[in-house]
Amino acid sequence: MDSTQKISHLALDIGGTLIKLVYFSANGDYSEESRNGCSVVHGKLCFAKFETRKIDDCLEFIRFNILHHSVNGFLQHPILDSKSAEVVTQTETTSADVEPGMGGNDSGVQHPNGEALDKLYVKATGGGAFKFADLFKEKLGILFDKEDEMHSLVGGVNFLLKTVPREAFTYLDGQKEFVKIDHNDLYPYLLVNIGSGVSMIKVDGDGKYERISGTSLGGGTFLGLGKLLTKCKSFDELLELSHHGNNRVIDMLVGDIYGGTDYSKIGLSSTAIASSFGKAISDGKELEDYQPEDVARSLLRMISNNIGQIAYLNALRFGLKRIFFGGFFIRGLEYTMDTISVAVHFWSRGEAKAMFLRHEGFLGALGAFTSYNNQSHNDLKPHHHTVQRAILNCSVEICVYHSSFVDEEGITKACGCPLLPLKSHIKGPAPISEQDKTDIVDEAITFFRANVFFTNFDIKSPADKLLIYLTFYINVALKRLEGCRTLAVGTKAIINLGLEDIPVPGETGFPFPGLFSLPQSQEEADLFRNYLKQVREETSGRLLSVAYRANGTPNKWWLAFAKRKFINVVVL
Ligand SMILES: Nc1ncnc2c1ncn2[C@@H]1O[C@H](COP(=O)(O)OP(=O)(O)OP(=O)(O)O)[C@@H](O)[C@H]1O
Ligand SMILES: CC(C)(CO)[C@@H](O)C(=O)NCCC(=O)O
Repeated sequence: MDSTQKISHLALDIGGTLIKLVYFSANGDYSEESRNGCSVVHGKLCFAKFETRKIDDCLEFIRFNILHHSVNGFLQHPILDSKSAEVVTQTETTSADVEPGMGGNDSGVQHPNGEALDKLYVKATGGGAFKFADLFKEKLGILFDKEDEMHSLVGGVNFLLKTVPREAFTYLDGQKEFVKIDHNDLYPYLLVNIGSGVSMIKVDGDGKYERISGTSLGGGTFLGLGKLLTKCKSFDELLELSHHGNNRVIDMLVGDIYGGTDYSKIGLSSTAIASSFGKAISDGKELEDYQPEDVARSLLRMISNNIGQIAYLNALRFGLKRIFFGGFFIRGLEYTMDTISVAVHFWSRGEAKAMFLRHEGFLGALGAFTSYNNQSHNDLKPHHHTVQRAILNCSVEICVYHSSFVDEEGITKACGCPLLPLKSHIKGPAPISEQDKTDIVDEAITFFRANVFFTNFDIKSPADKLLIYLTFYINVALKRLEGCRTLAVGTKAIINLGLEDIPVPGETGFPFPGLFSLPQSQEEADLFRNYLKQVREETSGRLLSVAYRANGTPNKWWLAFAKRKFINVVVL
């Protein structure tokens, strides 16, 4: 994260399994632009998630990446003074605008009832807004301005459906089709939020809703049972397994019972599942005899089917034709969406439609975020179009910052790694980059304090591999700087690090086996080693300039990161 980046208006949704964060990050120098008498700040809406069991990581992330960058007093202003300003909507832009609302009472914070406050308030929803309120207060000095969980979910969905085009889509037979939402014909609909457990809410309008049902067989069941049955360690691993599995190995099909034929009289084909996991009764096998892939596949099918069916039954109860599915369980996974859609289609005989949302996992957090808008005495009015644009400008998985060096034209590679230009005077094979341009070292340093928090890094381009390597290297270098109380001592430690051998892929000590391809010749190995040496040295130099202040004393906002482990790689 850029040190000039300014963060404001954080909202949290703390659920049984995951904590979701939505926050506004203003660009660059936070310069305000005046339009129609209103000040406007350019920036983007950021989304992040953490496992609730690793709440300490979330606290650290907020401390270093949000509070440390918060606009002075900004977070203190969710509930504010009398001067209510407007957010200006731009029609053609790549950045989003949020009214900073600094126009009123800057010196103190006021509650709507007029009481002065000197605390940091942030919007929080989900069960954790209650469970962890004391922890946030104690560790970060943040107080929760609690929003009801169902209210936030509905607020989030209504906001998305009304303001973000191409938000809702159907998924059937491998076809994704965006649904055009008619704002005058949106209600009523059924919202099915698949989190750890599942909530089913009939929505009749803005703030008009009723939780009509739910089921405890949800995403938590999939992950919990999945971990027990397959020894998987994470949701991603379980999904990956399920991708390669075949549910028919364990599920008992109608055909298994009916000798291979359909039971057409009641509309069941021979391939329909008669009983999830039913084959395990008579197969005479132990759990170990089944492939974990097949177990994961059956489990995913079972949970998705069941939710689809209960959703349909509830839609039927109230005559609802549209069912929107949200929650982090879905994760845009085709198999899950297909199973749910087929279940809804099958049971409703094509009458009801299952729809999915692009921002499925952040409904509650977005609802809480947009509720800053609902305060009668607030100074933040993130106009729908503004937040809409902010959303369009980032992906849900913004958690990890990727390299912008996606264009590989004319770039030499070694071991599959692009040898990107560097603003460097250090000797080596890197082409020289223009001094006023960002290079990969800038990116690695800028993104380090955000990227180091994530345990998964989806590689979007070969440059991302170099970014991963440099993130790891910064982690190593910071570890060496730990305990170096002056810049001079730190510099010595870094010089010593530079004297160490630099392994290349295939050699002992290379940190990410499989990240880069093995060198095909000694020349390629030498080229890559020399490039790594150059880029590491360059990174070291620039790291020293951020890890120590101008007076040579350590910058705790950097050195505190020495303790972290990037992508679970132990740093020595
Ligand atoms: N990276 C992940 N780690 C853990 N679970 C994940 C992950 N990605 C998706 N999931 C799935 O999403 C579910 C959690 O979804 P979500 O965050 O919407 O619910 P929650 O708010 O934690 O739960 P609840 O609303 O019931 O309190 C998990 O139970 C799991 O099935
Ligand atoms: C308890 C909540 C609302 C917490 O998010 C959720 O996990 C849920 O809807 N569980 C299902 C509870 C039930 O209706 O059986």
